[in-house]
Amino acid sequence: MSTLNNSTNIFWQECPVGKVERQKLLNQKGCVVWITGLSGSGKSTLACSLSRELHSKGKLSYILDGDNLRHGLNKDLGFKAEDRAENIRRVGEVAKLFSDAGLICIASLISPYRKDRDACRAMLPDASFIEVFMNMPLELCESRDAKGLYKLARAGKIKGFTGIDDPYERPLNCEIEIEQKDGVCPKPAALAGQVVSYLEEKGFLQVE
Ligand SMILES: Nc1ncnc2c1ncn2[C@@H]1O[C@H](COP(=O)(O)OS(=O)(=O)O)[C@@H](OP(=O)(O)O)[C@H]1O
Ligand SMILES: Nc1ncnc2c1ncn2[C@@H]1O[C@H](COP(=O)(O)OP(=O)(O)O)[C@@H](O)[C@H]1O
Repeated sequence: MSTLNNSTNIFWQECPVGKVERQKLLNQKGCVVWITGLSGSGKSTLACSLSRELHSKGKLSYILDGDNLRHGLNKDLGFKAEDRAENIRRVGEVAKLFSDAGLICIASLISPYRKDRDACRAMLPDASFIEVFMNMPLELCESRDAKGLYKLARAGKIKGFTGIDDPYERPLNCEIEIEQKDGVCPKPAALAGQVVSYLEEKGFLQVE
């Protein structure tokens, strides 16, 4: 059997400048804020608001948005379970690189399967994978229907749409859970503030 396409006979190349030095330069600690939830739950909105808030505090972040990455890196992938798994695996690997670079990497993907999210968590150093669950009811997401995709899914024009005829597995042990309060979704800036407070509390926004 040919091994032409396998990565064999490879060696790890050490680099002269390490993560600790990069973190010192940036005065922050690399981590991954992984935002998961249904389409329309507000993942991208939170990612943007968080990135803006961090920027205003002089902290370097970068957003990996599922929809955007599917225009390039992941354009060969669809929405069947194996494709979603590969999508999450690749984004997990890229997020790990950004985190190693010292950035606060904000990944915003439906990432519907628990084992795929957990595999990404396992790639990262302890406690530097912060899972944020957008726990918004399907009815709210569907009523927003910003892209008209729920309507198409209900009409059977999109098959395997998450929450309609494809599963979403809720996190069991996420670091942050975003919920409605008194039936109202808090403003994006307030949600971003909640995540920033967590990052501050855990020491990600400074280097001792
Ligand atoms: N079948 C199906 N199911 C769910 N979503 C669909 C589907 N087809 C297209 N879309 C659009 O793709 C966006 C989700 O991409 P992701 O890479 O985040 O998905 S996944 O994590 O691999 O499940 C998702 O973006 P968001 O609405 O921002 O979540 C949709 O715009
Ligand atoms: N916190 C919020 N409060 C009110 N509306 C929101 C909030 N977050 C997102 N939205 C709205 O919901 C819709 C879907 O948000 P989006 O961030 O695109 O979700 P997702 O990335 O999960 O698909 C958009 O029209 C957005 O303006």
